[in-house]
Amino acid sequence: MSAIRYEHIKTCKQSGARLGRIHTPHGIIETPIFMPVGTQATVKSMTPEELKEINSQIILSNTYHLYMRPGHDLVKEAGGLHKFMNWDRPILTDSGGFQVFSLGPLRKITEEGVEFRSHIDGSKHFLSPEKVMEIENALGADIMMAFDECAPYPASRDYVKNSLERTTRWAKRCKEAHKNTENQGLFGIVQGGMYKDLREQSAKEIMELDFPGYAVGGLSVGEPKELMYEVLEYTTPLLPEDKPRYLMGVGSPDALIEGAIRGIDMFDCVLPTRIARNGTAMTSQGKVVVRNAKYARDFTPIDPECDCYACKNYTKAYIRHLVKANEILASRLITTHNLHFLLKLMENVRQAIREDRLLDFREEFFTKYGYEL
Ligand SMILES: CCCSCc1cc(N)cc2c(=O)[nH]c(N)nc12
Ligand SMILES: [Zn+2]
Repeated sequence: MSAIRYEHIKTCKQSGARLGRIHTPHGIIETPIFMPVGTQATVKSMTPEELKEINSQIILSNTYHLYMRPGHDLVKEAGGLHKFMNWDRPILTDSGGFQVFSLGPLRKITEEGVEFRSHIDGSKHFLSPEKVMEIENALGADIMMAFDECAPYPASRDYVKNSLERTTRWAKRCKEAHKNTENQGLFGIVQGGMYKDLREQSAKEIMELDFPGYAVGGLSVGEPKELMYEVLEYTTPLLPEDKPRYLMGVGSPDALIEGAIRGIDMFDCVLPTRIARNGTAMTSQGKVVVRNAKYARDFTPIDPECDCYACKNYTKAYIRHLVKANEILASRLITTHNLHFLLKLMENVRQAIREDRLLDFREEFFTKYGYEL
């Protein structure tokens, strides 16, 4: 019996998008869903209570970072990641593949795994599929990602083909090494870069290993959005309809809507929390760079249409003051707003699917937000 079960509720008659639920040991996730990223066992500046206040149903954390600090053995000793960070809803941990490959020249890839130097103190480390499973099992997330290689963009066909075939061999080793299958579901990751036949090869090989869920990896790596949508167009339909589909690293408002239309159920991105720390907010009228001088005497909320704590209680002028004064509350208020904005957007996407009108919703949202259709 797998720890993860996908329940398909309906398909939007207008767009083909899916409405579903993912049943996990720590609760149910309504899809399509946006998942806030909490790399180091915290969604930066937010408490679990504040995350629940804005209806976060699941959060992400990162194997690479938690292995490097404080160490997976410490988190295990604390009773696992849920207990350690006081979060009793679902957690997903990424395998660290993406992070380690982002270390660039500091890493060496072999069939066995990846040798790299710590971004903290430069010490040498080695991650193999087996080691990553040991770490993710110690952390105890409801959903664990297999150890993969995310090819850079652009990358040659030969590089992408060798990389996806290694990812398949590593996925098999992950499945063999994964303990605790009753309480933790292991998702496979489809690679293949921007090559249609290689995406088909990777999807076929990864699905043959039979995972409870599948991710589309290797996107949102610098490619043009139109190319990402094109790859999604022919990759998502290859995946089983009765399993969750996760598009890794994608989180701008337009990409969430376009991804849902192409059959994606799960999204994550550091964008809302990262731009918040730089003083930028996502609003129903497009991006607002709160630190801009034009907001110095603007005594209206970040977004007049938003009912989040920040918009109900503070003005742009006050938040701009906090940003300029480098006050911690600035990050907290803009992060609250940005996460609420994306979580609310996905709630509206789910409602549009219920009403079979997601394409109409896309047109309304894009017009208002200033996106090009
Ligand atoms: C907490 C971060 C989750 S998503 C990170 C991520 C982001 C993107 N864009 C691609 C990949 C990928 O191909 N593989 C893996 N493991 N992760 C990826
Ligand atoms: Zn708000």
